[in-house]
Amino acid sequence: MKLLLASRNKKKLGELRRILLAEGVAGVEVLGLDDVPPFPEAPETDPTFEGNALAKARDAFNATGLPSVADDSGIAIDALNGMPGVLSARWSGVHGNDLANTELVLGQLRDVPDERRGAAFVCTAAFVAGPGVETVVRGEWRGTITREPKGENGFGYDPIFRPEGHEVTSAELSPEEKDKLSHRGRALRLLLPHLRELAQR
Ligand SMILES: O=P(O)(O)OP(=O)(O)OP(=O)(O)OC[C@H]1O[C@@H](n2cnc3c(O)ncnc32)[C@H](O)[C@@H]1O
Ligand SMILES: [Mg+2]
Repeated sequence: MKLLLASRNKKKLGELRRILLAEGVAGVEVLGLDDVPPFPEAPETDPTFEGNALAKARDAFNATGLPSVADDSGIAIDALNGMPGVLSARWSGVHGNDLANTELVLGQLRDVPDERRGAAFVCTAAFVAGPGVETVVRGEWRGTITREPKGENGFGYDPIFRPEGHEVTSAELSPEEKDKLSHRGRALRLLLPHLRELAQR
């Protein structure tokens, strides 16, 4: 059985694949968007992570007929009233410019004291395997925003996010450590029962 991971973000796609493989979703061949013929992708305009994840997974399923998982994720910063949220990928105005996005957030939070720098990474994962066969799950990972970027692993806001209970940023964790703790790991593990069922078809 094939499973399509409907994402254009190579780093995110790497994490999605790694987590599924680590969880031993055996008997499922995991494909990315580069492994299927291109199809028009709708813009991510929903105000919620859930809405965007479901739209991406439905598009992928409708275009390919393959059971599809999509991830919509981002960082919700307390002092910014939950923003960048669904706008995380393009917070600085340029889609996917991690450096500009993190620099902008650090500037916005310059005068925010340490005790008010709380934030949460959020990941919603949607699974669509047929008309009406849909599941959406959510994983969260609390932490604080640091004052300068540190670490080379991960992507996006990882260099400025210090997970709760840790003294380093999520970009300083090993990939395996991040997967165990992360919003994405948590969300995908909630999908496992559905994916295992798929593997048995
Ligand atoms: O929509 P797709 O094609 O999957 O790729 P994308 O990068 O546009 O993904 P999103 O729309 O879900 O935006 C997610 C953004 O949130 C941030 N983000 C999500 N998960 C993250 C993580 O684990 N570590 C750091 N930043 C993360 C990062 O800036 C991502 O670009
Ligand atoms: Mg996106």
